[in-house]
Order: sequence, then C-alpha cells, then structure tokens
Amino acid sequence: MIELRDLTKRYGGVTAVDRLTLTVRPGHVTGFLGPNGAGKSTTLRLVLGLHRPTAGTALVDGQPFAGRRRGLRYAGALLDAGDVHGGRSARAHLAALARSNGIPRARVGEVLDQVGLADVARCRIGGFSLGMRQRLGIAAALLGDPPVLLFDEPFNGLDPHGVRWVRGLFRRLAAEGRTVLVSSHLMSEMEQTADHLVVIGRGELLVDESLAAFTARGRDNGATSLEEAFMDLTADRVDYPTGGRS
Ligand SMILES: Nc1ncnc2c1ncn2[C@@H]1O[C@H](COP(=O)(O)OP(=O)(O)OP(=O)(O)O)[C@@H](O)[C@H]1O
Repeated sequence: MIELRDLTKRYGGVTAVDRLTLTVRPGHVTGFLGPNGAGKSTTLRLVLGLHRPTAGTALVDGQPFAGRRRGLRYAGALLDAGDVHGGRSARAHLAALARSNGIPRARVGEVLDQVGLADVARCRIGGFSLGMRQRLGIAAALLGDPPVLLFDEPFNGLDPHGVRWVRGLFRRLAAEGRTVLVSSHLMSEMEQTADHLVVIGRGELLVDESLAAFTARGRDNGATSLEEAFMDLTADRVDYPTGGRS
C-alpha cells in the first residue's frame, strides 16, 4: 500500500506536487494520469525517497521508503529505462542490484526469463533497443519480488507484443495482491490495464476512483471515451494548446 498525506514538493516558485492525499491499494492496477508537467514523476520519486518532500509524507507499507535497507524487497520501480550503465550486460546489471539488496542471485535468471531477455542476458545494455531497456527496467523492479511496484510510462518503446505482455503482467501482479501504480499518457492502455484511476493536474488531486465510475461519470457529461473524459477534466490544467473535443 502507498499512502500519501498532504504530500507537497516545490522547486523554487513551482509547486510540482500540491498537498496530495491518497491511498494506493493492493490488489489493483492503479493508473496514474495527468497532463505533461502535472507532477506524476515527481510524486513517484517522492514515494521512493529520491526527492525530499517540502511538506507531508509518503509511506510504503506503513514506512517511509527513504533509507530503507535492501529497498528492492519492499518496492520495485521502473522510472527511467535509459538510466542504466550501457557498458554492463543485462545479467551483470541485475546481479549488482541483487547483491546490494540481499537478493539471491538465482532471481536474476528468473526475472530475465520472465521479461524475455534470457537470450541477450550477456549482451551490453548499450546495444539494447528502447523496448529491451524497458523490459530490463521491469526485470529490475521485479527482482526483489516486492509487494509494491511503480512504473513510469512503462509502455514507451514497446511493440504490440510487448504492450500486451506488460498489460497481462500488471494484471497478474495485482491479482497476486500487490500494489501496482502505473503512470501513462496512453488512455487506451489505461482503459485496458487499470481498474482504478488517480488523476492529477498541476500537482493537485482531481480524481481517485474506479475506472468504471470515472468513465460512467464522463459518459453522463457527454464524453464518448476515457480519453475525452480525461481531456474534459484536465482542459483547464494545461499550459499549452489542446485539441479539445473532436
Ligand atoms: N528537478 C526539478 N527542478 C525543477 N523543477 C522540476 C524538477 N522536476 C520537476 N520539475 C517541475 O515540476 C513539475 C512537475 O513535473 P513532473 O516531471 O513531475 O510532471 P509529469 O506529470 O511527470 O510530467 P510528464 O507527463 O511530462 O512526464 C513541472 O513543472 C516540472 O517542470
């Protein structure tokens, strides 16, 4: 479970996250949506203790994640698939993470199999496509078999086979009772993957409800799709020209 209480992050004059209070529950895939610059990545980084909040708290299963030893056992995350040492092999990268988190080395082979990278395990990451890097990032998130998983734009760079695989993986992880929080701009993917939605705009919470309730409310207001309901909800929360309702 992830619990945010009045979570706030300011960078100089910019309030990236504004008094966010919400609970992300286990057993669901929670889609985390918002226009560009809404504060999604900042929120994920605050949860993982990579940034310090200006005010408020973020708890992972009842404790702050920052400073937690062997953190990958408690929460796994894919934040930036490009943020890896290109000179290492996939196996060496995962083995180093396993070592520093007290995870048995056998897990490395298991997660490489699970994400479909076993055949290229000894290849340098520098030669990997974006889709392969995404899979490696997902392998790293799964390494510690954690109860809480966070994914920032996990569908980026994946081909249709990869997208379908990720969709199924997230659903399985949630069905196993894990907390799965997925940020994405792809409404079609969220529609098929998430069963709960959190929407933020300019750092503030706009929606925290089931996908079914959100789409039903959108329909009542004349929206014909999740995308349209999202556009209507966030239209006054963007700082750039929008396409509006077609
Ligand atoms: N390290 C930083 N220093 C200064 N401002 C930052 C920093 N990180 C984020 N911001 C600002 O905070 C706001 C929220 O950014 P964030 O990246 O969290 O949004 P996002 O919802 O993930 O956006 P996107 O969908 O474009 O990835 C933006 O105005 C951004 O410019």
